[in-house]
Amino acid sequence: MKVIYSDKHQAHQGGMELHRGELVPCYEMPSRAQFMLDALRQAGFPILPPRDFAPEQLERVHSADYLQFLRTAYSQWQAAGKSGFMLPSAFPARGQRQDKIPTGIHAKLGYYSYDASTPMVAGTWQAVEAGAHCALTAAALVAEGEQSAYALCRPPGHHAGYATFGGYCFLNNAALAAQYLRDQGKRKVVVLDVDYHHGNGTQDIFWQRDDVLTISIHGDPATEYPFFLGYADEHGEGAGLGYCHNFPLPAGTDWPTYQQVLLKALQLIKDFNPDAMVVSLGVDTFEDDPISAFKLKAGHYPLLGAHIASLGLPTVFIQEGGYAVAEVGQNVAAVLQGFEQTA
Ligand SMILES: NCCCNCCCCCC(O)(O)C(F)(F)F
Ligand SMILES: [Zn+2]
Repeated sequence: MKVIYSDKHQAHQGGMELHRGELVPCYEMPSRAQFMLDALRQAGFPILPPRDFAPEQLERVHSADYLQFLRTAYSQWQAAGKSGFMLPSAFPARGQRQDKIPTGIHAKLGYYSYDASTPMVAGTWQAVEAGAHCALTAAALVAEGEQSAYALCRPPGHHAGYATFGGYCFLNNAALAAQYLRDQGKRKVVVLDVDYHHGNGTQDIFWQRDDVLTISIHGDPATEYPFFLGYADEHGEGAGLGYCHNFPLPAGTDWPTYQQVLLKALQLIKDFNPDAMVVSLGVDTFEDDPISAFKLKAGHYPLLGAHIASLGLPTVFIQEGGYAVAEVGQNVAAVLQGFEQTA
């Protein structure tokens, strides 16, 4: 399995996030990617740089005005006399208008986001664009016939919606990969999200579509980020009704419970009979993850990979979360090795 990686992710660093009411250094830090890269190299995976893609490729899952905002926000922040990391201060809430796009940077930051956990710095766009190209390259390899590929994306993407950023995410790498596979002729694609947090952005993007099935297994939004989406009664809308499944699970969930739910999700995928699969691979389900509350152990990640491989589908793995930095690399490598030994 080829690993697609760009060191341009390093331009995204130095911010702080509002976490449980406190401004703290970002958990989503550059060293995560370094640990993953080192572990994958040690495990013998070939590492390739991303191909280039036209800017229009990003418009396959994001609005043009949102992309224009992401590209220009930091220079507008500087033009307003600001420096350092950029965070929103106000968000449109119930009873306020979302049909008017404000012109000032502080209002635009809130208009296009939904939390204060996701700072932007001068190099964020460069890092995010490179991450998206890693995802698109992995999808291209699979579209061209490879059984699987992995994109070491940083920052992550599954919380980014059609026109929103949040949860450390700006461009939805998994959605870009799924849409790319569709554009290359895969008739039906499933996105399986095994990150600890609900893939609300991916769900948003494919909510009304029946050609991309979204399935997410995650911490219960009643108590866990992203809080306001990810319940079991969300099944899509319009043509998309029935093509979205959520499996919220309580804090403390261990492997036996997780595995049982995973098998249900895999059955839904078999029933959908897709031509390809995208996996939003977060390993923040790990027992020692500092911001999450599941109890998976290192030895369970090869099993996770083997279960995913049991579907026999061409598979694009997209890196999402995982914040136990010392173990994140081993856990990611374990999933990919478990997949390869079974595929
Ligand atoms: N008070 C709750 C603060 C929550 N902070 C944001 C958590 C973001 C999780 C990001 C992730 O792990 O889902 C991703 F895969 F996108 F990286
Ligand atoms: Zn997560």
